[in-house]
Amino acid sequence: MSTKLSVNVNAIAFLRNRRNLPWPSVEGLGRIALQAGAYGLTVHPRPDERHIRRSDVGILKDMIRKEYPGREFNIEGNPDPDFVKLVLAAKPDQVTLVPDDIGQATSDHGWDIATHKSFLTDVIGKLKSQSMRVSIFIDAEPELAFQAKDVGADRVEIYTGPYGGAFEPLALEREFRKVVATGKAAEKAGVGLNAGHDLTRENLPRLVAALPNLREVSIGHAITADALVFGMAETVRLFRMACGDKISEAA
Ligand SMILES: CC(=O)[C@@H](O)[C@H](O)COP(=O)(O)O
Ligand SMILES: NCC(=O)COP(=O)(O)O
Repeated sequence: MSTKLSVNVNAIAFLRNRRNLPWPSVEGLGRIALQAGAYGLTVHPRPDERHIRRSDVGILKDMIRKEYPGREFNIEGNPDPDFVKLVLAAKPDQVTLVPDDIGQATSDHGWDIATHKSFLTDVIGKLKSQSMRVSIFIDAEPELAFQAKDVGADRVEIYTGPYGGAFEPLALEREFRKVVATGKAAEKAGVGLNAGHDLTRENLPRLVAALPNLREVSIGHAITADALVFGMAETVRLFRMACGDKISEAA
């Protein structure tokens, strides 16, 4: 079973928002990604709407449900009251809770689960009771996988930024080992495993090979960059291959 690819369309929304015009179309490029066999789409709406707008969420959800039933919609974000309201209305397949501050440039750390234990337990319970799968964003630290299980998370998403941003061989090896140890801990803890942030066609295959339990990766920045070179459809196919997908069956 290959690792599933969820295409994060934040960066496309970011380009669109440079002008008060509707292109590049987040819905249109999301559709091309799904046509090319992406398993799902991810959005990470931020309170300032600098890329994904609240209005994008419903449009993408409707497009996936009508045109690609069975594919997955994943919404990521910090579960403040506005975010919780948004996801309760949108009912995505998966919600990924990320502990970002308001105005944070991009996600750069996972949850301190021990400190936020009762908050996380409550919000995870609320979202699960509405039939959404809940994943929580964690740093590459094995103990956190067990803590995630304790607060009721269905999955963890390992924050792979330090792995994706390590270019010096020793640092790369150290970060790779941390991600792999945490992924193995997730299996022991009985939580599903996702990963994301700064994953590329170069750094992904090694991770997929080391972690047979890696269910899903969400990737946006590198896919958008590669799409400028190869086009969205071809890029999705290249990333599916990096996920271990043999691309034998129809999209
Ligand atoms: C949780 C995570 O790693 C991604 O959602 C990433 O934070 C994308 O957010 P931006 O597109 O705002 O950088
Ligand atoms: N959860 C990670 C994500 O959705 C995309 O991160 P990136 O590929 O834009 O770094």
